[in-house]
Amino acid sequence: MPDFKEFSLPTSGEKITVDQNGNLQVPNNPIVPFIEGDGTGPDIWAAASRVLDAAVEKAYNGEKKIAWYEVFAGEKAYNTYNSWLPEDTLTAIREYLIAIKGPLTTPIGGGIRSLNVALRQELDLYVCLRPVRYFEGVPSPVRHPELVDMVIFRENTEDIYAGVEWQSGTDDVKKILKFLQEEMGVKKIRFPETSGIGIKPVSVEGTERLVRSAIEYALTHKRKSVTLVHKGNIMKFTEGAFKNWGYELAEREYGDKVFTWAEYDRIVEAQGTDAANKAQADAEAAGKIIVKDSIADIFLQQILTRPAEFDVVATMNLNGDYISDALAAQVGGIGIAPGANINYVTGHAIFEATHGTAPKYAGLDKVNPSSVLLSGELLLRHLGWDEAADKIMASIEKTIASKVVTYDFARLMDGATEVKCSEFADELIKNL
Ligand SMILES: NC(=O)C1=CN([C@@H]2O[C@H](COP(=O)(O)OP(=O)(O)OC[C@H]3O[C@@H](n4cnc5c(N)ncnc54)[C@H](OP(=O)(O)O)[C@@H]3O)[C@@H](O)[C@H]2O)C=CC1
Ligand SMILES: O=C(O)CCC(=O)C(=O)O
Ligand SMILES: [Mg+2]
Repeated sequence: MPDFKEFSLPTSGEKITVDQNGNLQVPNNPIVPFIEGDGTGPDIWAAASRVLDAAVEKAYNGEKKIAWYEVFAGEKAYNTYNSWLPEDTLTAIREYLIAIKGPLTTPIGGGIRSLNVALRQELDLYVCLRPVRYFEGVPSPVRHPELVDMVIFRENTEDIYAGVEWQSGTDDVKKILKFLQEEMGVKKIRFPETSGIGIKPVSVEGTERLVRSAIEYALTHKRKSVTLVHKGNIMKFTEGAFKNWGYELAEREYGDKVFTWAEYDRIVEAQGTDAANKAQADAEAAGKIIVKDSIADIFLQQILTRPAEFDVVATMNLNGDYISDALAAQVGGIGIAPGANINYVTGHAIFEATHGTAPKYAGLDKVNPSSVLLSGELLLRHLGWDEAADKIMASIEKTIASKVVTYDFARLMDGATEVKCSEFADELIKNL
């Protein structure tokens, strides 16, 4: 039993557990904590959870059912428990393993740090998994959105996102600047008197567990390649090291299952380009995963110009943040971009949409609930409830094809019928 300070215990359902091999043991009525979220969170959660329940009911005729259990973070937590992130919320997710959340507000500049990032850090959810695929009929700014089928593995615990930073003008930043200038001989800070300073930790362990997860996923899902995206030409000991450690891990742990561009370069050096091209072609023909890399700026161009060349993508926290929203735009926008934060060792996971709280639409019953719904679909698949997940996918395809859509798609689609967030959920349930 979880030792809650303030929350009441769930009134129904059973715990999901994880066995010694890291496999989830899922009862038929698993307790799944949810955080409604700020801004548009309550609208999209109300809509998405109805569809999730209906899909499970339809797939299993009442034999399986999720026992949703509300936990709190953000404004609702602050108003009810006088805390932005009550300890009980973390206790509940630690206990029940798998949770889902709506978006939470983070003030810019001052104020509280991101609760979204805090949840990932507290539970050490080191993978941010964000699949990006196209649904036929969704309006897109590119000519061939159907060529986008990528799965982003974004490192979730390190990088400039770790929150190690000091504000301009404070005593703390002066201490850091003094240390850098006097003890480390740093002369490159252009305006030291007014600089804020941020630190970007990138470790061997952090890189390896992320890249390992990406390669495992590529092998399990029979994907063709894993691309390590970095800015290693400029930040050599963080982003460059990520690339090198990624290649080393791939060759050391998956030697017979992958072909890396590091290997390609060694063959070029020893035997020339033709031999290297042949080695890569042979590896592809043998079904090996090609582990390659791309510098982040050109990567952002190439996902637009040649998306078919990219498959699984492994990258650091900030790059992954930018890439997620850019790729989402290619397949119709952030209204249809799901995600999950996962620790594959402990089994803990929090599913959440890629987008934020979209505050201008809060309470209007307007925005697209698909991102949080598709995050729920990922959750169902994670539980092994593929039949329900498949029904959701089929229903989204059917509903979009019928051009009954929320404002974000309707404004770009000829002949669309615009419906509210809740009405879109009704339509999805009808089409299950
Ligand atoms: N994981 C999380 O909880 C995240 C939280 N945030 C936080 O959210 C807050 C707002 O961030 P902001 O930068 O405005 O980004 P948002 O993602 O919240 O919104 C930006 C724009 O994206 C579109 N959009 C967002 N959600 C949907 C949806 N469900 N359906 C259709 N369109 C959608 C809207 O576009 P349009 O205006 O064109 O209609 C909206 O104005 C900030 O506090 C930020 O820190 C941000 C990202 C992730
Ligand atoms: O936590 C936040 O406010 C933003 C996080 C974010 O943009 C993301 O994780 O994609
Ligand atoms: Mg983001």
